[in-house]
Amino acid sequence: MLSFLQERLGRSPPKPQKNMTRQETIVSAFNRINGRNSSQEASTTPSLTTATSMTDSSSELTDSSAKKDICTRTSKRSRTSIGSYNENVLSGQLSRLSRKQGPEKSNANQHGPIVRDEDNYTQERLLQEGVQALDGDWDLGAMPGENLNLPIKEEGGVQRRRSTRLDMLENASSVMAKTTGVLGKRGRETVEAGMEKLHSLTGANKRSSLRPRQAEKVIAEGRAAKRARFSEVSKREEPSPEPLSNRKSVKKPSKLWLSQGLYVGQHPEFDPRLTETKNKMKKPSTKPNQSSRNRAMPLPMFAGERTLEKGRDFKLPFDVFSPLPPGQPKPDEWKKTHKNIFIGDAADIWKKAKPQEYSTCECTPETGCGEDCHNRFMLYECDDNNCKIGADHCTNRAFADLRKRCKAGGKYRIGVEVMKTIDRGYGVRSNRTFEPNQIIVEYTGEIITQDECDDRMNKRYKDAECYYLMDFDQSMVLDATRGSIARFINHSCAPNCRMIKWTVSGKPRMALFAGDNGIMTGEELTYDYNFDPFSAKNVQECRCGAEGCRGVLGPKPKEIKEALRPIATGGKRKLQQVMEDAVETVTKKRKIAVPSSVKSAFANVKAQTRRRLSQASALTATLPQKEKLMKKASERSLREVNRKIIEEKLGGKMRRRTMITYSKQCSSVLTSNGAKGKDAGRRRHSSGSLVVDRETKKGSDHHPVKKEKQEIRVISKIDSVEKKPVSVDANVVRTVRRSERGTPGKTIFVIGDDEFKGWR
Ligand SMILES: C[S@@+](CC[C@H](N)C(=O)[O-])C[C@H]1O[C@@H](n2cnc3c(N)ncnc32)[C@H](O)[C@@H]1O
Repeated sequence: MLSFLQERLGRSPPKPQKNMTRQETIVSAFNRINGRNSSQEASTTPSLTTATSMTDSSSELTDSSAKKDICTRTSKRSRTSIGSYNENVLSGQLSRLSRKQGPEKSNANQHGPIVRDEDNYTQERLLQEGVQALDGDWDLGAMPGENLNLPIKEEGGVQRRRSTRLDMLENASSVMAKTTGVLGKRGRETVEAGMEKLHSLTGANKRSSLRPRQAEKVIAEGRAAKRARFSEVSKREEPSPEPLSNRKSVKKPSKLWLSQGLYVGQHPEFDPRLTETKNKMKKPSTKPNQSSRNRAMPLPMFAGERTLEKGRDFKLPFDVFSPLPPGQPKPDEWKKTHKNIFIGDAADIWKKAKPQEYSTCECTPETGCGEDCHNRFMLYECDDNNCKIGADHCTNRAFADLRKRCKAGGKYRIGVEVMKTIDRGYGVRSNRTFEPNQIIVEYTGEIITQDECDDRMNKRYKDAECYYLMDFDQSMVLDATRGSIARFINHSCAPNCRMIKWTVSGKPRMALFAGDNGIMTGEELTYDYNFDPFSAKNVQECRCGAEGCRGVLGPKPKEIKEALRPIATGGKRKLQQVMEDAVETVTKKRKIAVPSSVKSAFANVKAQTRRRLSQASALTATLPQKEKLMKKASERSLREVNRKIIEEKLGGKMRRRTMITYSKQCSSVLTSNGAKGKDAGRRRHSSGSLVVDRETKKGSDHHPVKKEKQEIRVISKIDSVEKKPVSVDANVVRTVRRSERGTPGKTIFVIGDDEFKGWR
């Protein structure tokens, strides 16, 4: 208790002298309160005024009748105490400062130097507090600062300190009241909330535990008066806002999907086969068994009933990304490259050999670069130089899309990974889904000349087990020994992908594209190596496991014969006649009678040819260029006709990108699969255009080696227009790849030399 008094006086509690009784200590404290504690006394009784410098020095300063002193901010408790320890104030000599200066400047919430007001408390008030404390009716929580707002009785009657905060709140409330008039509903609500807050601020919001119990009533009275005053002001200026209790509470929407599953909002009685109106008109079912209906998981919207009745295979679509778990067997490290690298003279030779071809499409943003896009047809990728419609509308920018996809990295974007197969070495699988015909991965490597290839085979790959060589373009070879992951893609007789060569920005590039059915997560990616059957012995055993597997990495010779038979017997003459007629139709515009199935093909071809010819003439091309274009157009027309005929034969639609392979049937015998030693050989596979067996080489199981050098010409789709096979002669066979609907195993379609002549 004594320490409290000392504290109120701004002094730290004196250490009671050993010989001092408790009563003497209290008396001494009261002496101080009553002004008897002069500076002289202080000097004579140092033990009672423990020198906590600030307190003492301030009291000494006040001695010289200084009304204010400037000090740095200290704790609330010590500040208030210091103020009351001014002897002049205590003795009533110092007049009160103006109301404004008083409480405002002693506000503990102010920052920085504070001008101390010395007459906050009258002697009477301090005494009153002291007595209250001594009476024992004092609460520990009663802080001196709490009583600053106590109504103070002065000589002239009851006079309350006017709180500056109240002034401020009044101002705020008047401004807000004015504002509500001009604000909208939401603004008004915000202002009302602010007003509520103001009310609460002016109300009794202090913790009662911190107040002396006896002062509670006085405080309550004072606050009630304040509130009354404030509400009066508010009433005067406020347009009486709607009470909060009257406002409609916004109900939080319940999460229906939690209880109803994916098809939330769809009525269980909804029949997807009917229109909305018919569904509405439908009478609600009166089935008694309603309660037992599966509410937790409604059946899929369009297939529920059918699935129930008939049943069908399906794949769950959730498996969108599923990489292999870690710890898989990995192939030996190999040097990687993600773009083709020309080695040695390859670049120069390729540029010289390759006439600069340009293709431009005439597509519009509405049509996009779809199936009719000239660039697409010619296997040219569109870019800003050869396509006017821009990247946003153009759909013929597969390689650009692939680059974008892989640039950010990540397993999902790359979408492929190496896996170990049971009996075919390593392979490549997808770890995500791919849309039909979507580009998957580029087949990259080093582009080398034939000579370089020979050299490598003789030296570098002398003892290699596997070769990753593919005939590429302009007699170049793509060696993926240093290359992309695509080199691990295996062959299948029923492939789910295609390896296609495109011209991108004037350069040939090879990539794997998803087949017509798309790719599901986890599928092994395969394409048809399209090995050419030079000899019955020159085959590797195929272990693709497809239903109609040819059994070898290339068509079986038996099948070739079988495939050849129908055309060679019945169709030979007819085909030639039809083709001649077609040419006549196009060039001489003579109407001829043609088989009905082919008739429509002719009509299309005719229209197309005319269009192309008019395009050619419309172009400001030189005469040779025009001639070239016209020639191209007629050749294309012939191909179309032939395609229709073959489709007829096969009883299904043929794939548009027919792979044509010309090869010289070689008399030299290639070693069979598995041969090693001097008879072992190797072979290159291609994207459906060619497999070249070159000179005798020691090889591996996978790559048998041929004894003699072959002269083989590849005619790809583009090449076929511009070049004729130079090495073809009577032994030439033309192999047409399988049709789309053709049964695997019966897909190789070979025609004789006579037919081929018609093509030249
Ligand atoms: C370009 S590599 C493919 C990757 C190869 N599996 C590896 O582990 O490096 C081609 C070789 O794989 C093997 N191969 C690919 N597809 C095959 C298949 N369907 N059946 C048997 N062997 C196959 C052949 O030995 C072929 O020479």
